[in-house]
Amino acid sequence: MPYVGGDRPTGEAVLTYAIEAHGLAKTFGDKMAVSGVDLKVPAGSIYGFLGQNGAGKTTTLRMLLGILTPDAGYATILGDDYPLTIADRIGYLPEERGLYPAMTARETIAFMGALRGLPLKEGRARAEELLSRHGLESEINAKIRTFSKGMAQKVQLLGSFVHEPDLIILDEPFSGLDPVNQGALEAIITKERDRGATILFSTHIMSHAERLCDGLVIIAGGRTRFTGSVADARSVLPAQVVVKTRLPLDNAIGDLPGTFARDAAGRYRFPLPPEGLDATLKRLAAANVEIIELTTERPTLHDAFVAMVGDPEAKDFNARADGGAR
Ligand SMILES: Nc1ncnc2c1ncn2[C@@H]1O[C@H](COP(=O)(O)OP(=O)(O)OP(=O)(O)O)[C@@H](O)[C@H]1O
Repeated sequence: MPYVGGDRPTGEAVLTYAIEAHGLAKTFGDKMAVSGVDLKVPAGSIYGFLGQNGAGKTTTLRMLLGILTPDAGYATILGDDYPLTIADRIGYLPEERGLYPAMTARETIAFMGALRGLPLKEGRARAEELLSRHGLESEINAKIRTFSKGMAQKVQLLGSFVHEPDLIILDEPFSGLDPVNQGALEAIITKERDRGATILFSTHIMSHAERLCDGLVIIAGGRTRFTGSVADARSVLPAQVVVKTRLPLDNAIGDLPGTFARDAAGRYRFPLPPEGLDATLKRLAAANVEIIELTTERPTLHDAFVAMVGDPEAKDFNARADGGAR
């Protein structure tokens, strides 16, 4: 297990980052899939890997795992340059799900563990324990062909970390799961982190990233756009002013920057101007529009993600996040 904190045992090297990658690039024929991904995932953390469809997430994860060889750049996994030689320290849930239909749930998990160096006997015992703990006790001896898609996915997920790896890489683990099982998966991921593992998972579902992640990497068009905490990502955008007035705002705020939209409840919404809330309030008061309600809302991760991946000119959102609100 990587050393992540507490009293440092003598002779054991401190592993700061479970994953360090720089300038990863991959082209398939004339199709550029990844053009420059940088990634630093601190040991013992849960990191979300976010990007639109086709952004290059799966290709990047496969390069990190050594399944694909990068055309350029490098990656160090658990301090090692050759991930295939430390496969027993890594767990992986691929995007494409697939299990042997004739195998039982217990044998499937034990088999997956055996592929990563866990003795079969030990794997079977752990499989029983994992299946029982995660609501599949009555299915231990059931064949995969009798499982629903979500149940089979759960078995594959449990199999991906039955060997208690130091690093777990999950490609779209939430897709195909109902909300209850998505919640259960969040709990599983947190528990694995608490055990000492580092988890990197890709997703399009912002709520999971928002709740779970110690840090995020956002990619678009094959390159890294942002690395940092959820709070840093949200601070890339200014807060929104939400105001309800008795008289129409349109003319009164014509000289305020930003776009204005009125929702069904008659509330206007616009980005907080750089001069701040106090000055904005004074300006609205001076316009005599009769303020009924006024609040500010922090942007959600969803808003920040859309802004980051939808801005092809943007190069470095980290610089903006570090500099505070715009
Ligand atoms: N083997 C391949 N041959 C040709 N093109 C590929 C191959 N694998 C990926 N690509 C292309 O590379 C780009 C990135 O694909 P990738 O699967 O890495 O994206 P992704 O972010 O995982 O997408 P999604 O969220 O839809 O799974 C896409 O345009 C895809 O069509």
